[in-house]
Amino acid sequence: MRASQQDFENALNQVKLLKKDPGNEVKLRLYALYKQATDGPCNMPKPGMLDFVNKAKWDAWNALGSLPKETARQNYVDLVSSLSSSSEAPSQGKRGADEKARESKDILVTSEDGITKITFNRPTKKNAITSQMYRDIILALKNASTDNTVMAVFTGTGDYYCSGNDLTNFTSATGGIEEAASNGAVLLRDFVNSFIDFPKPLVAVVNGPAVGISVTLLGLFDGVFASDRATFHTPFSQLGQSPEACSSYTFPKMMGSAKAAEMLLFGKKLTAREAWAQGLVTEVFPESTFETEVWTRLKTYAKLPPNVMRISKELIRKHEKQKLYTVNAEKCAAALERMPREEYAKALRNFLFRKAKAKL
Ligand SMILES: CCCCCCCCCCC/C=C/C(=O)SCCNC(=O)CCNC(=O)[C@H](O)C(C)(C)COP(=O)(O)OP(=O)(O)OC[C@H]1O[C@@H](n2cnc3c(N)ncnc32)[C@H](O)[C@@H]1OP(=O)(O)O
Repeated sequence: MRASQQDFENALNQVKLLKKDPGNEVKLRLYALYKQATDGPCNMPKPGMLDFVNKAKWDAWNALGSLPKETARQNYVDLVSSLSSSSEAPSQGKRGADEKARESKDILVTSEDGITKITFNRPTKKNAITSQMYRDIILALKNASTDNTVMAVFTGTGDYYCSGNDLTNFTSATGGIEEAASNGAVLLRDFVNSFIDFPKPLVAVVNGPAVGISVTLLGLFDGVFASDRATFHTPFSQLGQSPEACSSYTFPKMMGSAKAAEMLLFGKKLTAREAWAQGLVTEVFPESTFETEVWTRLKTYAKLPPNVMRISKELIRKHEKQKLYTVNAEKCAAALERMPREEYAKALRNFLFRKAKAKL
């Protein structure tokens, strides 16, 4: 859904009513999106190095490249809406309280040494991601992008990193399957966009097997550290689904089309070392020293200058951001079309009733 001119004007008014200062980083983003939405791509001469304020504004605007005006308008409206809802949350005062109120126990968010750690914490279900967990992660990333976090790190509790989408998300949704698919497509789009947009280093500490969306998302991470016990499995064809999280773009780019097809079309499960050989994993560690070695490394990285890392990440990503948004939007539209299909329903039934069948 595109934001109308009226939505945009409402958002411009809403910004003036924010109760809480959103901080310089967000203000710069608002400025850049506003300029892009009204004037189009940055057309101003670059300010001098010592003109710090105008240089920061110019950099933020220029980083949006050729983002279309309508997308900038939509992003501006979305950003203002997220700021308004967080500043109107019931527990005013400390943001920590606000966060806690909206988090479930299945996603743990902790912060230490400049690292925001986001943990899939549903070990009895192999950390499968429920609808609420998708929403919690969007919120955690939004908070970490504007607070004093230097880097964000994902990991899992228990023997799994994550078993992907909770396959009961759709069966437990209220309303019809078409409505659930439509809600799911919007949630999926926003979820993946929050990874595309995350402005700071994003690292996965893959402590065990990873399945489905928890694997495809890795193409949007800046570092993937895996235990040698981890495996990487994307059984989309088996599930009657198509690959999400921009993996149809990031995987062939990373590993070449033949190897990407092996994973995304044929559902080949990779070991950690195979995933490393394909460029999906940064480094593999022995299980026995995994936690100690990885966290020591990450704490060292978190001491590097945060602004430099943020700017470097922006330089790496800015030319393909628009492409990623487009691929994500296309995938979500495809997901919407596929979910109500019989192939998907059959795969779901097979999973849900597999234990009952096994007893027969
Ligand atoms: C209306 C709003 C909808 C919002 C949705 C928005 C976004 C949706 C689209 C996102 C697209 C994502 C795609 C994917 O991620 S595809 C991949 C999905 N995952 C799987 O196919 C894995 C399924 N699980 C398994 O194959 C096995 O469980 C596994 C190999 C992971 C482990 O096997 P093992 O034998 O060791 O253990 P169990 O099978 O006994 O599992 C223990 C319990 O955990 C439950 N479980 C595990 N994984 C899932 C899962 N993905 N969804 C739901 N439940 C899961 C399993 O049922 C067991 O529970 P019980 O003990 O209660 O039986």
